[in-house]
Amino acid sequence: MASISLKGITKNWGEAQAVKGINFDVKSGDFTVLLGPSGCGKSTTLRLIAGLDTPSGGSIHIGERDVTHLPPAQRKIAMVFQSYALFPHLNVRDNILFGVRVRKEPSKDFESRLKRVADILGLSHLLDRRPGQLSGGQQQRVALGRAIIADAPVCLMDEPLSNLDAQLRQEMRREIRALQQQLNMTMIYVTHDQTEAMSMADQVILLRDGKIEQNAPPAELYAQPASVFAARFIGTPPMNILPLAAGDAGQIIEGSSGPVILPRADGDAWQLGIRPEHVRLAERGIAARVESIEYFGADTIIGARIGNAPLLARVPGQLSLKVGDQIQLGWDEANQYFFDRQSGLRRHLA
Ligand SMILES: Nc1ncnc2c1ncn2[C@@H]1O[C@H](COP(=O)(O)OP(=O)(O)OP(=O)(O)O)[C@@H](O)[C@H]1O
Repeated sequence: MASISLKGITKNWGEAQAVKGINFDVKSGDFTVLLGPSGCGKSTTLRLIAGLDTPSGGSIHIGERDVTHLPPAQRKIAMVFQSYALFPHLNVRDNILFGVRVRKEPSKDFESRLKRVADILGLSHLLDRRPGQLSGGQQQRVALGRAIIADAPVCLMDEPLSNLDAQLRQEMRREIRALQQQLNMTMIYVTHDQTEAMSMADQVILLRDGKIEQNAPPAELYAQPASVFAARFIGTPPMNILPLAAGDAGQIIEGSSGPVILPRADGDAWQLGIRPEHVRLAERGIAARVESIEYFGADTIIGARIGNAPLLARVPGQLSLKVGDQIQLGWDEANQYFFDRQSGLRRHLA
């Protein structure tokens, strides 16, 4: 198995800089997700690690080896793309074996390796079919099979599930995570889907405009977001960000462990963040007007407005509320976050 280390990596495309000097380490056997919005540099970073593109600056190590200038074939990496990149004219068996054959690996144990991989992925009965005769999920498994038969210590995946429907995506998430753990692969996985990142990763690297916004395990990213950007990228619906006017200071709202007093705002320099799942209906809280109600079975999302500020609350069960109702909202002090209005960075207020 192998660790991965990126130091000061940049990538320029002409005038534009897609990756702006990023540093991170991936521990051997860990599942790391590169997460971020479209165009933030996720795929470019992955392609640099794979050797499909060359960095403009910085270095990449896999294990002890400096691979910055090595061609892809010498990096001992398996890669799975969004498109699966299967050959339509080859059957499943030949698609899976393609890479090991091209690399001219000794052929004596091909059959036993193929059998093992097909068993793991539930493809044994499909080996003679062509990709066109398979479902999306089965094609995805063939692409995975091709990656894991290589026995490469590092596996890179770029949005491998985006062509699948929601239910299959959930199933495949669990399968990929289980496989990665079973085979103890070092995995770097690109996605823009925060639920994928949260449910699969040991480490999430959140990218924004070619830079790392935050690098943390999922639970820390959720509980300790470094900025408004990180806070709103994780969680469904995203964290509410409320502007606080100086006059809000000292306002008392109800928390389960006693009243919450909003701290003094220095001018309008900061904002209050509160996650929808932490907002409750209260007896004595902040007055709000109901603007929308969405019922999801297990919970209901109330769209409300406090003064001019919109706020979403996710509360359990079904409610007998209607649009236009006046309600009171509260939350616990421990669940409040404060952010600098200018920089968007988290501030810890005494
Ligand atoms: N071959 C290229 N030539 C020029 N610019 C490129 C090239 N590849 C990527 N870029 C630019 O680099 C930036 C980062 O692109 P990248 O594909 O890494 O983003 P991403 O985060 O993977 O986005 P997405 O989720 O949409 O795939 C974008 O502005 C993109 O337009």
